[in-house]
Amino acid sequence: MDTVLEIHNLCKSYHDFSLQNINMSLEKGTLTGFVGPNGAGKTTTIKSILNIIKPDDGKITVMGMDSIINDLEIKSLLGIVLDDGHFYEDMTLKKMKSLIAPMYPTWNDRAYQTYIKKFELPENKKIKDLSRGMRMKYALVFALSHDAELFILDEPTSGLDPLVRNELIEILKDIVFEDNKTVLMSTHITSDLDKIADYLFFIFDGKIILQGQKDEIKDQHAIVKGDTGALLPDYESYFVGINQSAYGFEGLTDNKAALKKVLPDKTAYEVPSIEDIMLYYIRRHNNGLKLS
Ligand SMILES: Nc1ncnc2c1ncn2[C@@H]1O[C@H](COP(=O)(O)OP(=O)(O)OP(=O)(O)O)[C@@H](O)[C@H]1O
Repeated sequence: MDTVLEIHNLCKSYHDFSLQNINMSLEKGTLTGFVGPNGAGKTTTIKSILNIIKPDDGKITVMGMDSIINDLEIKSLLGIVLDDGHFYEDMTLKKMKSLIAPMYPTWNDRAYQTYIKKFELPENKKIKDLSRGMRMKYALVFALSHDAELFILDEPTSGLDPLVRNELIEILKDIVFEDNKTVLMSTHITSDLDKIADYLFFIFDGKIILQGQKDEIKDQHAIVKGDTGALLPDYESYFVGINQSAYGFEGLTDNKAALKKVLPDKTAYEVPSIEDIMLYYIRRHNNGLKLS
C-alpha cells in the first residue's frame, strides 16, 4: 500500500501545552478519524502538517515529500478545511473563486459548480454574510474542486445540520472508496466516524493514547455489564474503566476475549461506540483509576 502521509515524532510546545512524539501513517484510499476532546492537540497537529505552524521537532512527509521543503507542491495535492477558514470577508463567493481557482493547476470548474449547487451556496453573497455552516460548506467546495489526493479536514461537520452532515459523509465515502483518495478528519462528532472511518487516532493532552483499525478497536473492546460480586480484584487489569453501583457494574474492557473466559456466562457484552471508548480512556488518563 502507498503511504500518503507520514508523521514521525512530531513535537510542539506552547507555554502550557505540549504535543508529544506524534506518529501517524496514512495509507492511500483510507479515511482516518482524529479524535480527542477540546484542547487535545488536533488542530496543532493538522497545522503542523500544513506547515502553518513550525514544529519544535519531528518530520512530516506527504507522498514522500518533506512538508517544509516541498510546501508548494504539497499544497496543490491537498484539499483543506480548517475551522478558521481563511477567506477575504468582503468578497463575494464568486469573486473569491475567481481568485483562488487559477492557483490550482488541476482546478475542476465542473466539480466546483456541482458542489455550489448541491450545497445551495449563494454565489453573489459576501463571505462575511455567510452562516457558520455555509462557510464550512464553502471551504469544502474548494477542497473538493481541484482533484486533491489528500483531504485534511479539521472539524468539517461542525456547524452543519444533520442533513448536510449526512451529505458530506456520503461525499467523503465516495472520494475514499470510489476515487481512492485519502482523508484525515478531526471531529468531536464521533458518530460520523462510526459510519465511515477505517482507522482511528485518539489524542489526549498532546499524546496519542489509542490508535488502530476502527473495526479491530471495536472488536477488542466491549461495554461489559454484570454483577459486582463476579468481579475479582485481579480482573481490574482487563478493564480500561469500571463503574460500580448497588445494581452491578458497567465497564469498558480492552480484552473482551480474555474477560469472557473468567466472567460468568450471564455477563452482558455490548459493542462500544467510538464515544464510549474515548470517554473511558479520557477518564482513565484523568484520574488514573479504573474502579470508580
Ligand atoms: N498559538 C498558540 N499559542 C499558545 N497556545 C496555543 C496556541 N495554539 C494552540 N495552543 C494551545 O494548544 C492546546 C491544543 O490546542 P489545539 O487547537 O491543537 O486543540 P484541539 O484538539 O484542536 O482542540 P479543539 O477541539 O478545541 O479545536 C490548547 O491548550 C491551546 O490553548
